[in-house]
Amino acid sequence: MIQSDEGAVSPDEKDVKRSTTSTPENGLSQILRLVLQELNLFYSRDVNGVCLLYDLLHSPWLRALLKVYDCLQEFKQRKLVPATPHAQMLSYEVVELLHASPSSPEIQELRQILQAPHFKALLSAHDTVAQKDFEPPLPPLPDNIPESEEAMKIVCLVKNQQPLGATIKRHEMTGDILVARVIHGGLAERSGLLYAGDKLVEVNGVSVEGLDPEQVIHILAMSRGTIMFKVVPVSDPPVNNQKMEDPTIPCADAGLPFQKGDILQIVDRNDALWWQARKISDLGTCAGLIPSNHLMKRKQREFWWSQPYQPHTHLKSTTYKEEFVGCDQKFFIAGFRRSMRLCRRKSHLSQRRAGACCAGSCCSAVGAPYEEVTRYQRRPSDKHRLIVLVGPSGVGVNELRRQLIELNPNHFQSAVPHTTRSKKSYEMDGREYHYVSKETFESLMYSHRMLEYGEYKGHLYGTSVDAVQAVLDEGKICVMDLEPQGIQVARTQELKPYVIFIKPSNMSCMKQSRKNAKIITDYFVDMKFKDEDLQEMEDLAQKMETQFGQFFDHVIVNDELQEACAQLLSAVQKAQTEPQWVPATWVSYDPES
Ligand SMILES: Nc1ncnc2c1ncn2[C@@H]1O[C@H](COP(=O)(O)OP(=O)(O)OP(=O)(O)O)[C@@H](O)[C@H]1O
Repeated sequence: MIQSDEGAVSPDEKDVKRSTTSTPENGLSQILRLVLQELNLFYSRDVNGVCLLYDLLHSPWLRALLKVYDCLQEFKQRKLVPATPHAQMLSYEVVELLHASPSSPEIQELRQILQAPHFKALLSAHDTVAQKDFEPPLPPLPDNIPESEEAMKIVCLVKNQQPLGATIKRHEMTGDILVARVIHGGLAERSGLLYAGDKLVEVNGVSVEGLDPEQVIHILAMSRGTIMFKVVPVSDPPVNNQKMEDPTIPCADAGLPFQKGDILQIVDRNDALWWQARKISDLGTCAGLIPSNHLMKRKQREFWWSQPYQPHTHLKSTTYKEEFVGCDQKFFIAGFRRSMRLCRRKSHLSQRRAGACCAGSCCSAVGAPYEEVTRYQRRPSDKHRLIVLVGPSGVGVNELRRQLIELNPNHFQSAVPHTTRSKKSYEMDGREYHYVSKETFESLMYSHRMLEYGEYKGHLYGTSVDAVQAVLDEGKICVMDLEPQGIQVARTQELKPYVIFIKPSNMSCMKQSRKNAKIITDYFVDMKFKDEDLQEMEDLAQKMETQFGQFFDHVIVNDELQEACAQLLSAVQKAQTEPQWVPATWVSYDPES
Protein backbone atom coordinates (compact mmCIF):
# COMPACT_ATOMS: atom_id res chain seq x y z
CA MET A 1 0.00 0.00 0.00
CA ILE A 2 1.25 3.44 -0.88
CA GLN A 3 0.35 6.30 1.37
CA SER A 4 -0.35 9.79 0.10
CA ASP A 5 2.73 12.02 -0.10
CA GLU A 6 0.95 14.62 1.97
CA GLY A 7 -0.61 14.40 5.33
CA ALA A 8 0.04 11.31 7.41
CA VAL A 9 3.58 10.01 7.85
CA SER A 10 4.09 6.97 5.69
CA PRO A 11 4.97 3.67 7.37
CA ASP A 12 8.35 3.88 5.68
CA GLU A 13 9.16 7.14 7.41
CA LYS A 14 8.30 5.56 10.75
CA ASP A 15 10.63 2.72 9.92
CA VAL A 16 13.42 5.10 9.11
CA LYS A 17 13.11 6.86 12.44
CA ARG A 18 13.00 3.63 14.33
CA SER A 19 15.81 1.93 12.61
CA THR A 20 18.45 4.63 12.45
CA THR A 21 19.53 3.92 15.96
CA SER A 22 20.13 0.26 15.39
CA THR A 23 21.40 -0.08 11.81
CA PRO A 24 24.51 1.46 10.32
CA GLU A 25 23.90 4.72 8.53
CA ASN A 26 25.24 3.44 5.29
CA GLY A 27 23.28 0.18 5.51
CA LEU A 28 21.55 -0.94 2.35
CA SER A 29 18.20 -1.05 4.13
CA GLN A 30 18.67 2.56 5.10
CA ILE A 31 19.56 3.53 1.55
CA LEU A 32 16.55 1.64 0.24
CA ARG A 33 14.31 3.42 2.65
CA LEU A 34 15.68 6.81 1.56
CA VAL A 35 15.20 5.86 -2.08
CA LEU A 36 11.65 4.78 -1.37
CA GLN A 37 11.01 8.08 0.39
CA GLU A 38 12.21 9.93 -2.68
CA LEU A 39 10.14 7.78 -5.00
CA ASN A 40 7.15 8.27 -2.75
CA LEU A 41 7.26 11.97 -3.52
CA PHE A 42 6.91 11.29 -7.24
CA TYR A 43 4.49 8.40 -6.93
CA SER A 44 1.29 10.48 -6.88
CA ARG A 45 2.59 12.67 -9.68
CA ASP A 46 2.63 9.62 -11.88
CA VAL A 47 6.10 10.20 -13.27
CA ASN A 48 6.87 7.64 -15.94
CA GLY A 49 7.84 4.27 -14.48
CA VAL A 50 8.11 5.53 -10.89
CA CYS A 51 5.17 3.47 -9.71
CA LEU A 52 6.64 0.30 -11.13
CA LEU A 53 10.05 1.04 -9.63
CA TYR A 54 8.49 1.92 -6.28
CA ASP A 55 6.48 -1.31 -6.23
CA LEU A 56 9.55 -3.33 -7.08
CA LEU A 57 11.75 -1.76 -4.45
CA HIS A 58 8.98 -1.83 -1.90
CA SER A 59 8.45 -5.58 -2.16
CA PRO A 60 8.87 -7.35 1.19
CA TRP A 61 11.34 -9.94 -0.11
CA LEU A 62 13.85 -7.25 -1.09
CA ARG A 63 13.54 -5.53 2.24
CA ALA A 64 13.95 -8.82 4.07
CA LEU A 65 16.99 -9.67 2.02
CA LEU A 66 18.63 -6.32 2.68
CA LYS A 67 17.81 -6.57 6.35
CA VAL A 68 19.62 -9.88 6.53
CA TYR A 69 22.50 -8.39 4.54
CA ASP A 70 22.74 -5.42 6.90
CA CYS A 71 22.77 -7.65 9.93
CA LEU A 72 25.55 -9.64 8.36
CA GLN A 73 27.55 -6.49 7.78
CA GLU A 74 27.02 -5.50 11.36
CA PHE A 75 28.20 -8.88 12.60
CA LYS A 76 31.23 -8.64 10.38
CA GLN A 77 32.14 -5.22 11.77
CA ARG A 78 31.95 -6.68 15.24
CA LYS A 79 34.38 -9.33 14.02
CA LEU A 80 32.03 -12.17 14.78
CA VAL A 81 33.60 -14.42 12.20
CA PRO A 82 32.60 -16.64 10.59
CA ALA A 83 29.60 -14.57 9.58
CA THR A 84 27.76 -17.49 8.03
CA PRO A 85 26.41 -18.97 11.24
CA HIS A 86 25.06 -15.59 12.24
CA ALA A 87 23.28 -15.30 8.94
CA GLN A 88 21.75 -18.69 9.41
CA MET A 89 20.84 -17.89 12.96
CA LEU A 90 19.22 -14.69 11.90
CA SER A 91 17.13 -16.39 9.25
CA TYR A 92 16.11 -19.10 11.73
CA GLU A 93 15.24 -16.42 14.24
CA VAL A 94 13.12 -14.53 11.76
CA VAL A 95 11.32 -17.68 10.68
CA GLU A 96 10.67 -18.55 14.32
CA LEU A 97 9.32 -15.05 14.97
CA LEU A 98 7.12 -15.26 11.94
CA HIS A 99 5.75 -18.58 13.08
CA ALA A 100 4.78 -16.93 16.30
CA SER A 101 2.85 -14.10 14.52
CA PRO A 102 1.37 -15.54 11.37
CA SER A 103 -1.42 -12.99 10.92
CA SER A 104 -0.65 -10.41 8.24
CA PRO A 105 -0.26 -11.31 4.54
CA GLU A 106 3.11 -9.49 4.47
CA ILE A 107 4.43 -11.66 7.24
CA GLN A 108 3.16 -14.73 5.46
CA GLU A 109 4.98 -13.56 2.36
CA LEU A 110 8.20 -12.89 4.27
CA ARG A 111 8.08 -16.32 5.81
CA GLN A 112 7.67 -17.87 2.38
CA ILE A 113 10.64 -15.86 1.13
CA LEU A 114 12.91 -16.90 3.95
CA GLN A 115 11.96 -20.51 3.52
CA ALA A 116 12.16 -20.41 -0.25
CA PRO A 117 14.85 -22.55 -1.85
CA HIS A 118 16.48 -19.62 -3.66
CA PHE A 119 16.96 -17.73 -0.38
CA LYS A 120 18.48 -20.80 1.23
CA ALA A 121 20.68 -21.22 -1.82
CA LEU A 122 21.83 -17.64 -1.45
CA LEU A 123 22.81 -18.25 2.17
CA SER A 124 24.48 -21.46 1.27
CA ALA A 125 26.52 -19.69 -1.43
CA HIS A 126 27.50 -17.17 1.18
CA ASP A 127 28.40 -20.05 3.49
CA THR A 128 30.81 -21.44 0.96
CA VAL A 129 32.56 -18.10 0.49
CA ALA A 130 32.63 -17.42 4.20
CA GLN A 131 33.97 -20.90 4.95
CA LYS A 132 37.04 -20.14 2.85
CA ASP A 133 37.77 -17.08 4.93
CA PHE A 134 37.19 -18.96 8.13
CA GLU A 135 39.46 -18.05 10.97
CA PRO A 136 39.09 -19.33 14.50
CA PRO A 137 36.75 -16.84 16.09
CA LEU A 138 38.11 -14.48 18.69
CA PRO A 139 36.20 -14.51 21.92
CA PRO A 140 34.01 -11.55 21.09
CA LEU A 141 32.58 -9.27 23.70
CA PRO A 142 29.99 -6.65 22.84
CA ASP A 143 31.45 -3.18 23.36
CA ASN A 144 28.48 -1.76 25.16
CA ILE A 145 28.09 -4.10 28.12
CA PRO A 146 27.71 -2.17 31.33
CA GLU A 147 30.38 -2.98 33.89
CA SER A 148 27.79 -4.12 36.39
CA GLU A 149 26.52 -6.83 34.04
CA GLU A 150 28.15 -10.18 33.53
CA ALA A 151 30.36 -10.15 30.44
CA MET A 152 29.03 -12.59 27.90
CA LYS A 153 30.57 -14.13 24.86
CA ILE A 154 28.98 -15.61 21.81
CA VAL A 155 30.37 -18.94 20.69
CA CYS A 156 29.47 -20.49 17.37
CA LEU A 157 30.32 -24.11 16.75
CA VAL A 158 29.65 -25.88 13.48
CA LYS A 159 28.39 -29.35 14.24
CA ASN A 160 29.41 -31.46 11.26
CA GLN A 161 27.64 -34.67 12.27
CA GLN A 162 29.93 -34.97 15.25
CA PRO A 163 29.15 -34.56 18.92
CA LEU A 164 29.90 -31.22 20.50
CA GLY A 165 32.26 -32.83 22.96
CA ALA A 166 30.94 -31.09 26.06
CA THR A 167 28.60 -32.02 28.86
CA ILE A 168 26.34 -29.76 30.90
CA LYS A 169 24.90 -29.77 34.38
CA ARG A 170 22.72 -27.64 36.59
CA HIS A 171 24.42 -25.76 39.43
CA GLU A 172 23.00 -27.14 42.66
CA MET A 173 22.64 -23.74 44.34
CA THR A 174 21.98 -21.22 41.57
CA GLY A 175 20.17 -23.47 39.11
CA ASP A 176 22.40 -22.11 36.32
CA ILE A 177 23.15 -24.39 33.40
CA LEU A 178 26.93 -24.80 33.32
CA VAL A 179 29.35 -26.53 31.02
CA ALA A 180 30.30 -29.52 33.17
CA ARG A 181 33.26 -30.72 31.16
CA VAL A 182 34.87 -30.29 27.79
CA ILE A 183 35.98 -33.51 26.19
CA HIS A 184 39.62 -33.58 25.19
CA GLY A 185 40.01 -33.49 21.41
CA GLY A 186 36.29 -32.87 20.87
CA LEU A 187 34.74 -30.06 18.87
CA ALA A 188 34.26 -27.76 21.85
CA GLU A 189 37.82 -28.22 23.07
CA ARG A 190 39.31 -27.72 19.62
CA SER A 191 37.40 -24.45 19.26
CA GLY A 192 39.07 -23.20 22.44
CA LEU A 193 35.91 -21.25 23.20
CA LEU A 194 34.05 -23.29 25.78
CA TYR A 195 35.40 -24.14 29.21
CA ALA A 196 34.15 -26.22 32.08
CA GLY A 197 32.31 -23.80 34.35
CA ASP A 198 31.05 -21.47 31.58
CA LYS A 199 27.45 -20.50 32.26
CA LEU A 200 25.07 -21.03 29.36
CA VAL A 201 22.69 -18.13 28.80
CA GLU A 202 21.25 -18.91 25.40
CA VAL A 203 21.45 -21.73 22.90
CA ASN A 204 20.45 -20.84 19.37
CA GLY A 205 18.74 -17.73 20.64
CA VAL A 206 16.69 -19.65 23.19
CA SER A 207 17.22 -18.63 26.79
CA VAL A 208 18.14 -21.58 28.96
CA GLU A 209 17.04 -19.88 32.14
CA GLY A 210 14.79 -22.23 34.09
CA LEU A 211 15.35 -25.10 31.66
CA ASP A 212 16.44 -28.56 32.76
CA PRO A 213 19.75 -29.83 31.40
CA GLU A 214 17.72 -32.45 29.48
CA GLN A 215 15.75 -29.69 27.75
CA VAL A 216 18.97 -27.93 26.76
CA ILE A 217 20.37 -31.22 25.50
CA HIS A 218 17.21 -31.65 23.47
CA ILE A 219 17.70 -28.23 21.85
CA LEU A 220 21.27 -29.16 21.06
CA ALA A 221 20.31 -32.54 19.70
CA MET A 222 17.74 -30.96 17.40
CA SER A 223 20.22 -28.38 16.11
CA ARG A 224 21.88 -28.95 12.80
CA GLY A 225 24.86 -27.13 11.40
CA THR A 226 25.86 -24.15 13.47
CA ILE A 227 25.04 -23.83 17.13
CA MET A 228 25.30 -20.47 18.78
CA PHE A 229 25.89 -20.26 22.50
CA LYS A 230 25.68 -17.15 24.58
CA VAL A 231 27.78 -17.84 27.66
CA VAL A 232 29.10 -16.09 30.72
CA PRO A 233 32.71 -17.25 30.76
CA VAL A 234 34.00 -18.93 33.89
CA SER A 235 36.11 -16.45 35.83
CA ASP A 236 38.59 -18.96 37.27
CA PRO A 237 40.20 -21.95 35.62
CA PRO A 238 37.92 -25.02 35.49
CA VAL A 239 37.17 -26.50 38.89
CA ASN A 240 38.64 -29.99 39.11
CA ASN A 241 37.54 -31.32 42.46
CA GLN A 242 34.00 -31.66 41.25
CA LYS A 243 31.91 -33.84 43.52
CA MET A 244 29.43 -36.24 42.03
CA GLU A 245 27.03 -38.22 44.11
CA ASP A 246 25.77 -40.27 41.21
CA PRO A 247 28.01 -43.28 40.57
CA THR A 248 26.80 -43.58 36.98
CA ILE A 249 28.48 -41.83 34.11
CA PRO A 250 27.43 -38.17 33.85
CA CYS A 251 26.93 -38.35 30.11
CA ALA A 252 26.52 -41.74 28.49
CA ASP A 253 27.29 -40.39 25.03
CA ALA A 254 30.67 -39.16 26.23
CA GLY A 255 31.67 -42.56 27.64
CA LEU A 256 34.55 -44.54 26.17
CA PRO A 257 33.70 -48.23 25.90
CA PHE A 258 36.69 -50.36 26.84
CA GLN A 259 37.51 -53.78 28.16
CA LYS A 260 39.95 -55.13 30.67
CA GLY A 261 43.35 -55.31 29.06
CA ASP A 262 42.74 -52.46 26.59
CA ILE A 263 45.58 -49.94 26.41
CA LEU A 264 44.28 -46.43 27.05
CA GLN A 265 45.95 -43.06 26.77
CA ILE A 266 44.75 -40.94 29.69
CA VAL A 267 44.51 -37.35 28.58
CA ASP A 268 42.82 -35.75 31.58
CA ARG A 269 42.68 -37.00 35.14
CA ASN A 270 41.56 -33.80 36.82
CA ASP A 271 38.15 -35.05 37.80
CA ALA A 272 37.99 -37.19 40.90
CA LEU A 273 35.56 -39.68 39.38
CA TRP A 274 35.72 -39.51 35.61
CA TRP A 275 38.86 -39.29 33.55
CA GLN A 276 39.19 -38.67 29.86
CA ALA A 277 40.99 -41.21 27.72
CA ARG A 278 41.51 -42.53 24.22
CA LYS A 279 42.17 -46.05 23.08
CA ILE A 280 45.71 -46.44 21.88
CA SER A 281 44.34 -48.34 18.89
CA ASP A 282 42.23 -45.31 17.96
CA LEU A 283 44.15 -42.17 18.84
CA GLY A 284 42.52 -40.18 16.04
CA THR A 285 39.15 -40.09 17.77
CA CYS A 286 38.17 -37.69 20.49
CA ALA A 287 38.58 -38.71 24.10
CA GLY A 288 35.80 -40.28 26.15
CA LEU A 289 35.02 -40.60 29.82
CA ILE A 290 36.32 -43.54 31.84
CA PRO A 291 35.93 -44.17 35.56
CA SER A 292 38.83 -42.81 37.58
CA ASN A 293 41.07 -45.09 39.60
CA HIS A 294 39.15 -44.16 42.70
CA LEU A 295 35.77 -44.91 41.16
CA MET A 296 37.01 -48.20 39.70
CA LYS A 297 38.24 -49.35 43.09
CA ARG A 298 34.87 -48.54 44.59
CA LYS A 299 33.06 -50.45 41.86
CA GLN A 300 35.40 -53.43 42.16
CA ARG A 301 34.89 -53.62 45.89
CA GLU A 302 31.13 -53.47 45.47
CA PHE A 303 31.31 -56.19 42.82
CA TRP A 304 33.59 -58.38 44.91
CA TRP A 305 31.27 -58.28 47.90
CA SER A 306 28.25 -58.99 45.73
CA GLN A 307 29.73 -62.23 44.34
CA PRO A 308 28.11 -65.46 45.56
CA TYR A 309 30.27 -68.27 46.88
CA GLN A 310 31.17 -70.62 44.03
CA PRO A 311 32.71 -73.92 45.08
CA HIS A 312 35.17 -75.52 42.68
CA THR A 313 34.20 -78.98 41.43
CA HIS A 314 36.86 -81.58 40.98
CA LEU A 315 37.06 -84.42 38.53
CA LYS A 316 35.69 -87.60 40.06
CA SER A 317 38.25 -90.33 40.55
CA THR A 318 38.07 -94.03 41.14
CA THR A 319 41.44 -95.74 41.19
CA TYR A 320 44.66 -94.64 42.82
CA LYS A 321 48.04 -94.96 41.14
CA GLU A 322 51.43 -93.66 42.16
CA GLU A 323 52.78 -90.60 40.45
CA PHE A 324 54.39 -91.25 37.12
CA VAL A 325 56.65 -89.75 34.54
CA GLY A 326 55.57 -89.83 30.90
CA CYS A 327 57.10 -93.11 29.70
CA ASP A 328 57.29 -92.12 26.04
CA GLN A 329 59.52 -89.13 26.73
CA LYS A 330 62.69 -89.17 24.67
CA PHE A 331 64.47 -87.06 27.29
CA PHE A 332 63.73 -85.80 30.72
CA ILE A 333 61.78 -82.58 31.15
CA ALA A 334 61.31 -81.24 34.65
CA GLY A 335 58.10 -79.80 36.01
CA PHE A 336 55.64 -82.22 34.44
CA ARG A 337 55.24 -84.42 37.50
CA ARG A 338 51.74 -85.42 38.36
CA SER A 339 52.18 -84.60 42.06
CA MET A 340 53.31 -81.10 41.19
CA ARG A 341 50.34 -80.54 38.90
CA LEU A 342 47.82 -81.98 41.34
CA CYS A 343 49.35 -79.98 44.14
CA ARG A 344 48.91 -76.85 42.05
CA ARG A 345 45.27 -77.65 41.47
CA LYS A 346 44.70 -78.39 45.15
CA SER A 347 46.30 -75.17 46.30
CA HIS A 348 44.04 -73.33 43.87
CA LEU A 349 41.06 -75.13 45.35
CA SER A 350 42.00 -74.36 48.93
CA GLN A 351 42.45 -70.70 48.13
CA ARG A 352 38.99 -70.57 46.63
CA ARG A 353 37.43 -72.50 49.50
CA ALA A 354 38.94 -70.17 52.05
CA GLY A 355 37.39 -67.30 50.14
CA ALA A 356 40.69 -65.51 50.37
CA CYS A 357 42.43 -63.68 47.60
CA CYS A 358 45.96 -64.55 46.81
CA ALA A 359 48.42 -61.78 46.32
CA GLY A 360 48.06 -61.89 42.61
CA SER A 361 44.35 -61.92 42.01
CA CYS A 362 41.46 -59.77 43.00
CA CYS A 363 43.01 -58.03 46.01
CA SER A 364 45.75 -56.47 44.05
CA ALA A 365 43.39 -55.87 41.19
CA VAL A 366 41.26 -53.83 43.56
CA GLY A 367 44.39 -52.04 44.64
CA ALA A 368 45.26 -50.98 41.09
CA PRO A 369 42.44 -51.07 38.57
CA TYR A 370 44.64 -49.35 36.01
CA GLU A 371 48.27 -50.06 35.43
CA GLU A 372 50.66 -47.68 33.76
CA VAL A 373 52.28 -49.40 30.81
CA THR A 374 55.04 -48.66 28.36
CA ARG A 375 56.49 -50.24 25.23
CA TYR A 376 59.38 -52.60 25.92
CA GLN A 377 61.53 -54.41 23.43
CA ARG A 378 64.04 -56.88 24.77
CA ARG A 379 67.56 -56.08 23.67
CA PRO A 380 69.74 -59.00 22.54
CA SER A 381 71.90 -58.56 25.64
CA ASP A 382 68.87 -58.76 27.99
CA LYS A 383 67.78 -62.02 29.56
CA HIS A 384 64.82 -63.69 27.88
CA ARG A 385 61.37 -62.97 29.14
CA LEU A 386 59.73 -65.74 31.14
CA ILE A 387 56.97 -67.46 29.18
CA VAL A 388 53.98 -68.30 31.35
CA LEU A 389 51.24 -70.59 30.08
CA VAL A 390 47.85 -70.41 31.77
CA GLY A 391 44.69 -72.35 31.11
CA PRO A 392 41.94 -74.47 32.64
CA SER A 393 42.96 -77.92 33.74
CA GLY A 394 43.00 -80.38 30.86
CA VAL A 395 43.08 -77.79 28.07
CA GLY A 396 46.54 -78.84 27.00
CA VAL A 397 48.91 -76.43 28.74
CA ASN A 398 51.41 -79.17 29.55
CA GLU A 399 51.04 -80.86 26.20
CA LEU A 400 51.88 -77.61 24.43
CA ARG A 401 54.73 -76.82 26.80
CA ARG A 402 56.15 -80.28 26.24
CA GLN A 403 55.88 -79.97 22.47
CA LEU A 404 57.57 -76.55 22.49
CA ILE A 405 60.48 -77.78 24.58
CA GLU A 406 60.84 -80.86 22.39
CA LEU A 407 61.17 -78.59 19.36
CA ASN A 408 64.43 -77.22 20.74
CA PRO A 409 65.46 -78.37 24.23
CA ASN A 410 68.63 -76.28 24.00
CA HIS A 411 66.55 -73.15 23.68
CA PHE A 412 63.41 -73.83 25.73
CA GLN A 413 63.41 -75.25 29.22
CA SER A 414 61.19 -75.71 32.27
CA ALA A 415 62.15 -74.63 35.76
CA VAL A 416 62.91 -77.43 38.20
CA PRO A 417 60.37 -77.34 41.07
CA HIS A 418 61.11 -77.72 44.79
CA THR A 419 59.60 -80.34 47.05
CA THR A 420 59.85 -81.37 50.68
CA ARG A 421 59.14 -85.02 49.92
CA SER A 422 62.07 -87.40 49.96
CA LYS A 423 63.90 -88.32 46.78
CA LYS A 424 63.07 -91.66 45.19
CA SER A 425 65.76 -94.08 44.14
CA TYR A 426 65.47 -93.33 40.41
CA GLU A 427 65.36 -89.56 40.87
CA MET A 428 68.18 -87.04 40.83
CA ASP A 429 68.34 -83.88 42.92
CA GLY A 430 67.90 -80.87 40.65
CA ARG A 431 66.44 -82.93 37.79
CA GLU A 432 62.92 -83.94 38.80
CA TYR A 433 62.88 -81.68 41.86
CA HIS A 434 65.07 -79.72 44.20
CA TYR A 435 64.65 -81.75 47.37
CA VAL A 436 64.68 -79.39 50.33
CA SER A 437 63.70 -79.43 53.97
CA LYS A 438 60.43 -78.00 55.13
CA GLU A 439 62.34 -75.14 56.81
CA THR A 440 64.17 -74.24 53.60
CA PHE A 441 60.97 -74.41 51.62
CA GLU A 442 59.16 -72.21 54.12
CA SER A 443 61.95 -69.68 54.20
CA LEU A 444 61.67 -69.41 50.38
CA MET A 445 57.91 -68.97 50.79
CA TYR A 446 58.19 -66.28 53.43
CA SER A 447 60.86 -64.39 51.55
CA HIS A 448 58.55 -64.32 48.48
CA ARG A 449 60.94 -66.37 46.39
CA MET A 450 58.24 -68.89 45.46
CA LEU A 451 56.18 -68.11 42.38
CA GLU A 452 53.62 -70.70 43.45
CA TYR A 453 53.43 -73.41 46.05
CA GLY A 454 51.01 -75.83 47.61
CA GLU A 455 50.65 -79.03 49.57
CA TYR A 456 49.91 -82.46 48.24
CA LYS A 457 49.74 -85.58 50.38
CA GLY A 458 51.48 -83.80 53.25
CA HIS A 459 54.42 -82.52 51.17
CA LEU A 460 55.12 -79.04 49.88
CA TYR A 461 55.70 -78.42 46.19
CA GLY A 462 56.49 -75.20 44.42
CA THR A 463 58.49 -73.34 41.79
CA SER A 464 60.96 -70.72 42.93
CA VAL A 465 62.06 -67.51 41.28
CA ASP A 466 65.63 -68.77 41.54
CA ALA A 467 64.78 -71.93 39.57
CA VAL A 468 63.39 -69.74 36.79
CA GLN A 469 66.37 -67.43 36.99
CA ALA A 470 68.71 -70.40 36.66
CA VAL A 471 67.17 -71.22 33.26
CA LEU A 472 67.26 -67.59 32.14
CA ASP A 473 70.88 -67.23 33.29
CA GLU A 474 71.79 -70.03 30.89
CA GLY A 475 70.49 -67.84 28.07
CA LYS A 476 67.46 -70.09 27.56
CA ILE A 477 63.77 -69.29 27.43
CA CYS A 478 62.04 -70.55 30.55
CA VAL A 479 58.53 -71.88 29.84
CA MET A 480 56.32 -72.63 32.82
CA ASP A 481 52.67 -73.15 33.54
CA LEU A 482 51.00 -71.31 36.36
CA GLU A 483 47.62 -71.10 37.98
CA PRO A 484 46.26 -67.66 37.05
CA GLN A 485 46.43 -66.61 40.70
CA GLY A 486 50.19 -66.86 40.43
CA ILE A 487 50.55 -64.47 37.50
CA GLN A 488 50.76 -61.37 39.65
CA VAL A 489 53.52 -62.89 41.74
CA ALA A 490 55.54 -63.58 38.63
CA ARG A 491 54.96 -60.10 37.21
CA THR A 492 58.23 -58.53 38.25
CA GLN A 493 60.86 -56.47 36.52
CA GLU A 494 63.20 -59.38 37.13
CA LEU A 495 61.23 -61.93 35.09
CA LYS A 496 59.14 -59.73 32.78
CA PRO A 497 56.74 -62.60 32.11
CA TYR A 498 54.85 -62.88 28.85
CA VAL A 499 51.55 -64.57 29.65
CA ILE A 500 49.84 -66.81 27.12
CA PHE A 501 46.34 -68.02 27.81
CA ILE A 502 45.51 -71.44 26.38
CA LYS A 503 41.83 -71.55 25.67
CA PRO A 504 39.56 -74.49 24.77
CA SER A 505 37.69 -74.30 21.49
CA ASN A 506 33.93 -74.87 21.38
CA MET A 507 32.33 -78.01 22.79
CA SER A 508 31.74 -79.81 19.51
CA CYS A 509 35.35 -79.28 18.38
CA MET A 510 36.66 -80.34 21.78
CA LYS A 511 34.56 -83.53 21.74
CA GLN A 512 36.10 -84.39 18.43
CA SER A 513 39.72 -83.44 19.15
CA ARG A 514 39.82 -84.88 22.69
CA LYS A 515 38.37 -88.29 21.75
CA ASN A 516 41.60 -90.05 22.67
CA ALA A 517 42.94 -87.56 25.21
CA LYS A 518 43.49 -88.47 28.86
CA ILE A 519 43.10 -86.33 31.93
CA ILE A 520 45.15 -86.37 35.08
CA THR A 521 43.23 -86.87 38.30
CA ASP A 522 44.07 -87.71 41.88
CA TYR A 523 43.51 -91.43 41.50
CA PHE A 524 42.81 -92.35 37.92
CA VAL A 525 45.44 -91.88 35.27
CA ASP A 526 43.97 -92.91 31.95
CA MET A 527 40.57 -91.34 32.30
CA LYS A 528 38.92 -90.06 29.15
CA PHE A 529 37.24 -86.70 28.96
CA LYS A 530 33.51 -86.76 29.65
CA ASP A 531 31.16 -84.10 28.36
CA GLU A 532 30.93 -82.54 31.80
CA ASP A 533 34.73 -82.30 31.96
CA LEU A 534 34.76 -80.38 28.71
CA GLN A 535 31.89 -78.19 29.90
CA GLU A 536 33.75 -77.49 33.14
CA MET A 537 36.86 -76.60 31.14
CA GLU A 538 34.88 -74.15 29.03
CA ASP A 539 33.26 -72.54 32.09
CA LEU A 540 36.57 -72.26 33.88
CA ALA A 541 38.23 -70.72 30.83
CA GLN A 542 35.52 -68.08 30.74
CA LYS A 543 35.98 -67.29 34.40
CA MET A 544 39.74 -67.05 33.97
CA GLU A 545 39.36 -64.66 31.08
CA THR A 546 36.92 -62.51 32.99
CA GLN A 547 39.03 -62.37 36.11
CA PHE A 548 42.54 -62.36 34.73
CA GLY A 549 42.16 -61.42 31.07
CA GLN A 550 43.97 -58.13 31.63
CA PHE A 551 47.18 -60.03 32.33
CA PHE A 552 47.08 -62.13 29.16
CA ASP A 553 49.50 -60.92 26.52
CA HIS A 554 48.35 -63.51 24.01
CA VAL A 555 45.53 -66.04 23.63
CA ILE A 556 45.78 -69.35 21.79
CA VAL A 557 42.77 -71.55 21.12
CA ASN A 558 43.98 -75.12 21.47
CA ASP A 559 41.91 -76.91 18.90
CA GLU A 560 44.20 -78.64 16.44
CA LEU A 561 47.35 -79.48 18.40
CA GLN A 562 49.99 -78.81 15.74
CA GLU A 563 48.37 -75.54 14.75
CA ALA A 564 48.25 -74.45 18.42
CA CYS A 565 51.88 -75.46 18.83
CA ALA A 566 52.92 -73.39 15.81
CA GLN A 567 51.05 -70.40 17.24
CA LEU A 568 52.78 -70.88 20.56
CA LEU A 569 56.20 -70.91 18.95
CA SER A 570 55.44 -67.76 16.99
CA ALA A 571 54.07 -65.95 20.10
CA VAL A 572 57.12 -66.91 22.15
CA GLN A 573 59.45 -65.58 19.48
CA LYS A 574 57.50 -62.32 19.19
CA ALA A 575 57.62 -61.89 22.96
CA GLN A 576 61.42 -61.97 22.82
CA THR A 577 62.00 -59.92 19.69
CA GLU A 578 59.14 -57.45 19.20
CA PRO A 579 58.01 -54.46 21.29
CA GLN A 580 55.29 -55.27 23.81
CA TRP A 581 53.30 -53.32 26.37
CA VAL A 582 54.66 -53.97 29.85
CA PRO A 583 54.11 -52.28 33.22
CA ALA A 584 56.07 -49.02 33.29
CA THR A 585 57.72 -50.12 36.53
CA TRP A 586 59.50 -52.94 34.67
CA VAL A 587 61.43 -50.52 32.54
CA SER A 588 63.85 -48.35 34.40
CA TYR A 589 64.99 -45.28 32.51
CA ASP A 590 68.45 -45.77 31.18
CA PRO A 591 69.73 -42.63 29.43
CA GLU A 592 72.32 -44.63 27.54
CA SER A 593 69.87 -47.11 26.09
N1 LIG B 1 44.88 -79.97 20.83
C1 LIG B 1 44.76 -81.17 21.37
N2 LIG B 1 44.20 -82.16 20.69
C2 LIG B 1 44.05 -83.38 21.23
N3 LIG B 1 44.44 -83.70 22.48
C3 LIG B 1 45.02 -82.76 23.20
C4 LIG B 1 45.21 -81.44 22.70
N4 LIG B 1 45.79 -80.70 23.66
C5 LIG B 1 45.98 -81.52 24.71
N5 LIG B 1 45.52 -82.75 24.44
C6 LIG B 1 45.51 -83.90 25.34
O1 LIG B 1 44.66 -83.59 26.43
C7 LIG B 1 45.12 -84.22 27.60
C8 LIG B 1 45.30 -83.18 28.68
O2 LIG B 1 46.31 -82.26 28.27
P1 LIG B 1 47.34 -81.69 29.31
O3 LIG B 1 47.82 -82.73 30.25
O4 LIG B 1 48.34 -80.91 28.58
O5 LIG B 1 46.36 -80.76 30.12
P2 LIG B 1 46.74 -79.56 31.08
O6 LIG B 1 46.15 -78.36 30.50
O7 LIG B 1 48.20 -79.55 31.32
O8 LIG B 1 45.96 -79.86 32.38
P3 LIG B 1 46.47 -80.71 33.66
O9 LIG B 1 47.65 -80.00 34.22
O10 LIG B 1 45.31 -80.72 34.55
O11 LIG B 1 46.81 -82.05 33.08
C9 LIG B 1 46.42 -84.90 27.22
O12 LIG B 1 46.11 -86.24 26.97
C10 LIG B 1 46.86 -84.19 25.97
O13 LIG B 1 47.63 -85.03 25.15
